[in-house]
Amino acid sequence: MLKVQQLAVSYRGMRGLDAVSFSIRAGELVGVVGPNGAGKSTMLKAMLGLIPIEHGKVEYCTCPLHRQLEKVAYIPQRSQIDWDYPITVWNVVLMARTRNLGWFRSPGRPANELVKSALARVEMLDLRHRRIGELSGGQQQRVFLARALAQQADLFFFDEPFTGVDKKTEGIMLDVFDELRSQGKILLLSTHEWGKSLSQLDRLLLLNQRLIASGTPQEVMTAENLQQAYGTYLQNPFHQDFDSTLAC
Ligand SMILES: Nc1ncnc2c1ncn2[C@@H]1O[C@H](COP(=O)(O)OP(=O)(O)OP(=O)(O)O)[C@@H](O)[C@H]1O
Repeated sequence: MLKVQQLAVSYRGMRGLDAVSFSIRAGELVGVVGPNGAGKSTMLKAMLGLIPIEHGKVEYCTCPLHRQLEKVAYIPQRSQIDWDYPITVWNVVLMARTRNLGWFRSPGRPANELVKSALARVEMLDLRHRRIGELSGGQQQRVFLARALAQQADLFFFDEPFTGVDKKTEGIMLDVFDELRSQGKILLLSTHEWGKSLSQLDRLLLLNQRLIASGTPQEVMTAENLQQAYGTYLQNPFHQDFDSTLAC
């Protein structure tokens, strides 16, 4: 069980996140939605100890999460990754295993096999010698998904995984999420996506600095909640889209 209690973050005295509490059980896929600047990335980073927490705690299996980061696979937002870095697809994924290698040791067969099967799972094995910057947005996202798989983590945090990806990549990601869920992993993702992926979540957190609502997507995406999070002018279009998505 992942437990977040009263999490609060401030940037130079300005509140970025206010007393957010929720928990996620093994095998749950949970999404975080909210307007631009709502604090979705801030929340993921604060949970991982990447930015200072002003108040609150984050525990996995009753121990602080930041002391067991080897159990977490984190894929940051695309804008935070240096796509010009001269590294091949294979080596990006291999980095997931270097933690276990130590200094001056080459990856052995088990590490290579893990990298190979992770790349095959996301249909990127054929492009393993390409530089990461030579790929499309969807292919790049699949490489980072492969890296997360090769890490064999217990918890997976994805910041905007569906942004800038093609339909094939979205389908592969949703299938992989399902597999991880059935393996009892914990999955937390932030998203701007209001399509198919939203209806596949077990639970949704609606955030705008504070947690406005939490529950099944149907429970959370009410006119009242959306009004609180986004303001009146966005309420109806989003709600209609979501209703038609659920009807599919
Ligand atoms: N390093 C920082 N220094 C100062 N303020 C920051 C910093 N990072 C984020 N903020 C501010 O904190 C608030 C929350 O930002 P955050 O990026 O977490 O929101 P978000 O919900 O992920 O937004 P988006 O959907 O646009 O990615 C915003 O007002 C943002 O300007």
